[in-house]
Amino acid sequence: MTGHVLIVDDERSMCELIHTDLDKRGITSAWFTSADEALVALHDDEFDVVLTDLKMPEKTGLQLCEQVVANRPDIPVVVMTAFGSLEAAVGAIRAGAYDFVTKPVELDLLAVTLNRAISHHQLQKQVAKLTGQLAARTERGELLGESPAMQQLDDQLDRIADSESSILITGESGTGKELVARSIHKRSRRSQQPFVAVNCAALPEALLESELFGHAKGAFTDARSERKGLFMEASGGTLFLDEVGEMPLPMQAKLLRALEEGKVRPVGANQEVSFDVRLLTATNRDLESAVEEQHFREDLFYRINVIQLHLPPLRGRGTDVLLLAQQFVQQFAQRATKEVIGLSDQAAEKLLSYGWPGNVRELRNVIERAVALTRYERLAVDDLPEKISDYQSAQVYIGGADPSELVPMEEVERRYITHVLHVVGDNKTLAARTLGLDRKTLYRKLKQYDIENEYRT
Ligand SMILES: Nc1ncnc2c1ncn2[C@@H]1O[C@H](COP(=O)(O)OP(=O)(O)OP(=O)(O)O)[C@@H](O)[C@H]1O
Repeated sequence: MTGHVLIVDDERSMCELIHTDLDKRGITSAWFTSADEALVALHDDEFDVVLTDLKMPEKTGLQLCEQVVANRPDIPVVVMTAFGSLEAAVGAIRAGAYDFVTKPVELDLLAVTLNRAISHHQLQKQVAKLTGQLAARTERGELLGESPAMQQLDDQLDRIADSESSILITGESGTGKELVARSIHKRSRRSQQPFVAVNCAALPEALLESELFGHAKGAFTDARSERKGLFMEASGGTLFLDEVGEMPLPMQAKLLRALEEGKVRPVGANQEVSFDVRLLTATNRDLESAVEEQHFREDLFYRINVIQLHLPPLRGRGTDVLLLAQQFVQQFAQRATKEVIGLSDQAAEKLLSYGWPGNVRELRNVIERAVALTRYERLAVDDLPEKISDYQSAQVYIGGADPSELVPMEEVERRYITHVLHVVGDNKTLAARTLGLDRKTLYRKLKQYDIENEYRT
């Protein structure tokens, strides 16, 4: 662990000894022979831990410890006491010291103690940062994320919230498409009116039509009374059609007609009724390919795709994984009235290296389970499912140190494209975007390297 230590001892040789030893262990330090000099340095520089002797001629280590605890409670203080003076050590701990070591100093033991203090401080810093970010979150609706991709999305949401254009939200399953739709509604002029969401994949075709457009009394056997459809229920507000890519073709035609005319005809009714809704749609399918394969109407695609918002997969959002995990820990700990405050460093590392095919939804489920299982204050690696605790991050193998294994550029490209396709679940649009290629170029390369056949077998 790297860290920066402030050493204080009136004996110069002691300072030098510790400084040199820490240096060998990859820990940087600055040393001073008086408490006052150390306090100035603490003000000017960023340290992870203060290591101080207790017995010093002017200001004592105990006084220094008290001052650090009062002014910089986030920085742990480790005190050095003479062997046998346990009372002094207890006094320092009472004054808020993090730990103590006895003199003569055992260097290995000192390094272990300092490393513990350093990781304590770094974790405290991270928690403080996350807590600050969580507070900022409420101002922006529920969408959490500090990564550049999410910040950019957030800006886009502000800009488009008030336009009346249809928006197609794309992204893998569990990336937060519904949350984005709700956020657009909340930020729009329609926010005081209803937000109505429907999952197009969850209903059979016949039901979907009456669900969306309503039905007249007696329109079919079960229709004992008239029913308003979701287009009418969302009147004045926003209608969100999730998994629009799963909508059967005949229903797509009816939807297109309704959107173009601004009117719906309830099933079994003679009259059309006008509606006023803003339409948001979402899909985790590659709709452009669906259009090419004639599973999705091209005209409807252009009608709903006036603005497209893409949600990046969780694995592309860097440390947002930890930010979200921290939020979910707090949420589930509170619900279960358990004293769980965060993640251990090792668990955090595992979460960062895992690929999250189920995205934020998967992370949420993993944390819910871990909070229920854990016996610790911070979630441990053991609390995570095996597929995550045993996960080795995927790599594209391009040869090792043996010259005969090295491959030509074209082969590297072929392997990398295959890898990207695999990671994004064969979604060509997403693969092209990830690779920084246009779709045509990607298709040309797939043909050139015969990847299509290989990948599909
Ligand atoms: N940025 C985020 N901040 C906080 N919570 C999030 C975020 N993104 C997603 N979630 C949470 O993750 C879960 C999945 O999100 P959501 O249902 O919006 O995903 P989706 O992309 O619509 O999924 P699907 O494609 O399966 O419909 C929800 O519980 C949601 O609250």
